Amino acid sequence: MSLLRFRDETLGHGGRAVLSGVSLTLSPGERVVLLGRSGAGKSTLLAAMHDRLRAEMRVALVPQEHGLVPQLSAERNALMGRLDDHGAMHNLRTLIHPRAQDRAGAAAVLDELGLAAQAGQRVETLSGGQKQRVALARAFWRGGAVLIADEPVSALDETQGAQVLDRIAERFPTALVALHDVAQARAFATRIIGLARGRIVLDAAPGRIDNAAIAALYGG
Ligand SMILES: Nc1ncnc2c1ncn2[C@@H]1O[C@H](COP(=O)(O)OP(=O)(O)OP(=O)(O)O)[C@@H](O)[C@H]1O
Repeated sequence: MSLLRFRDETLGHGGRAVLSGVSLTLSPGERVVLLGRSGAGKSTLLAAMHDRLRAEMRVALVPQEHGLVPQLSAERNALMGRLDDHGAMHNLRTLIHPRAQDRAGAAAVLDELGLAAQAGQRVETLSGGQKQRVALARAFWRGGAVLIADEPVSALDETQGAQVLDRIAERFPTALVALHDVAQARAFATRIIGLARGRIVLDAAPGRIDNAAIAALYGG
């Protein structure tokens, strides 16, 4: 069974192609890392996969720019991960006066991400790495069959980043993640997809890709 299939597709924005000839099949249990230079099309491919998958299953998303509400606390932002499970009245109540069990759940994911002390703090007062972890907490609280995350550890130090990637692997059966750290990509991925020149130029298990092939994604 596959989760998703692209067959020779062209992906882009407003009629402008960014990636052409995209063919790939995603299976449950894969941890796919997208690598490529800035502008290679990683976000474009993640967005296309998100559009396709969300119609079929529960997907948690960590966008590159986080999409947080700066005036609200870390806790309220985390709680937003489940807003589309309910109607408008329930959501209003959740954001004004969350239920104890929701607060406890959000507190647990914030704690898991090292943000217990920041739960009540407005997101606009947090550091870049803390904001990034709030976006992850929102995705963790949401849960789902698949996580799609665009550079989810770019603002974290190496140790913290590796810990967060471990947590992602524990929490989500399948993950699609753009990263720029090749060592992190190798450690996390079951499959690496490399983008260059508007195409998928690499698609294999990390053990089958040598460093020169990865370096070539970033050269020239
Ligand atoms: N919303 C958009 N509308 C129009 N063009 C876009 C949009 N988003 C991205 N692009 C263009 O698509 C191309 C690929 O961008 P994309 O964000 O997918 O690359 P990326 O590999 O994720 O880059 P980065 O590592 O810098 O985030 C770029 O030329 C970019 O200008």
